[in-house]
Amino acid sequence: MRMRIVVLAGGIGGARFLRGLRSAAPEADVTVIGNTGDDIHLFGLKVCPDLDTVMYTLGGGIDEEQGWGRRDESFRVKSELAAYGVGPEWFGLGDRDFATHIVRTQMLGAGYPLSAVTEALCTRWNPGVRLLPMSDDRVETHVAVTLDGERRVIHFQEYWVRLRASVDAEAVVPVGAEEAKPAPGVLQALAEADVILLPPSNPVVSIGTILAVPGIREAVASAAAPVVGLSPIVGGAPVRGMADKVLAAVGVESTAAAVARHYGAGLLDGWLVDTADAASAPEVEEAGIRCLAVPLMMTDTGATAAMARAALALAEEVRA
Ligand SMILES: O=c1nc2n(C[C@H](O)[C@H](O)[C@H](O)CO)c3cc(O)ccc3cc-2c(=O)[nH]1
Repeated sequence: MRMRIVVLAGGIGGARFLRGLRSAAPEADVTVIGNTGDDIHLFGLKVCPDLDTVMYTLGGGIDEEQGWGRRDESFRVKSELAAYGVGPEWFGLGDRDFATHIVRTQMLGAGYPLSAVTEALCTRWNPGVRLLPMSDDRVETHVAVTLDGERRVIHFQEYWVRLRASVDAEAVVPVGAEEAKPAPGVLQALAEADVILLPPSNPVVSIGTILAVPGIREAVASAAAPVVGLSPIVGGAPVRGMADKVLAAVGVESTAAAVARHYGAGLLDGWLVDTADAASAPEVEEAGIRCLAVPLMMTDTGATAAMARAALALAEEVRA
C-alpha cells in the first residue's frame, strides 16, 4: 500500500517543503492540512493565502520569486479599485489571483463548505496532494499591538503585510478556533497516517493555528504514526518571514531547540535542526525528542527533497 503522509502546512515554507516531499516520495499518498487562520475577507471576497500558496506552488502557478500569488500577474483590478478610493492598497491581490477568490466566494455563497471549494479549485491545479483546510469554520488570526501609544487588535495580514511585523506582537489570537471543527477528512487522515510531518512553517501563526482547532492537536498527539518536525529557525533566526516576532508573543525564544520544546514531546517524536544548530540537539533529546542535524535550507527542490528524505528516515527510526 502507498505510504500515507499527513503534513500540517502554512504558506510559503510549507508549500516549498511539500514540493520537495513530492519529489522525495512520488508514490506516497500525501494529505495536507492547511492553515486558514491567515484568511481574510477583502472586497467581499474570501481570500485563503495559505491554501492558495500550496495549490499554486504544487500546481506550477506560483510567483516563484515572492513565493505567493500568481506568476505573470497584473494588478489592473487593484488599481481600478484604488481609483474609486477602495482599499486596502497594502494587500497585493492580482488579476489572476482575483479569479480564484471570485470562484471560491461564489461557491461558498452557493452553500459549499470550504473543503469542497478547495477540492474544486484543486481540480484545475492538480497539486498531487489532497489539500484540506484545517476547518470549514471561519477562523481568523488577530494580533494585539501598540500603535501610537494605543493598544489595538488587528488582522494578521495587516500585522504581517502592512506593518511588516515592525512592532511587537503582544498577543496572537486565533479568533474562532475554539468553536471550529476540523474539516471533513482531517481527523481520519491523521488517524490513518503512516507518518505526520510538521514542515518548517511558522510554529505560532501557521502550525499553532492548525493545532488550536479542537481535536487536531489531540489527533496528532495520539496518532499511531511518528510525528517529525523540521525547524523553521536556523542559527537563531527564522529562515524566512518574521516568525521571531510571533514566537516572542507566546514567550518562546527564537532557537531551534526552543521551538521543539514549544511543540513538546507529547506532540513530536523527532525534530530536525540545521547543521548550524547541531549543538542544540542534546537539549532537544533531553526534552524526550529524538533530534538530528541536517542541512535545512530550501534553496532548490533537490535540497528540499533531501530534507524530506531525512524527515522520513527519522520517522522510520523513531517508529522502531
Ligand atoms: O507580503 C505580502 N504578502 C502577501 N501575501 C502572502 C501572505 O500575506 C503571507 O505570506 C501568508 O499569509 C503567511 O503565510 C499574499 C498571499 C496571497 O495568497 C494573496 C495575496 C497576498 C498579498 C501579499 C502582499 O501584498 N504582501
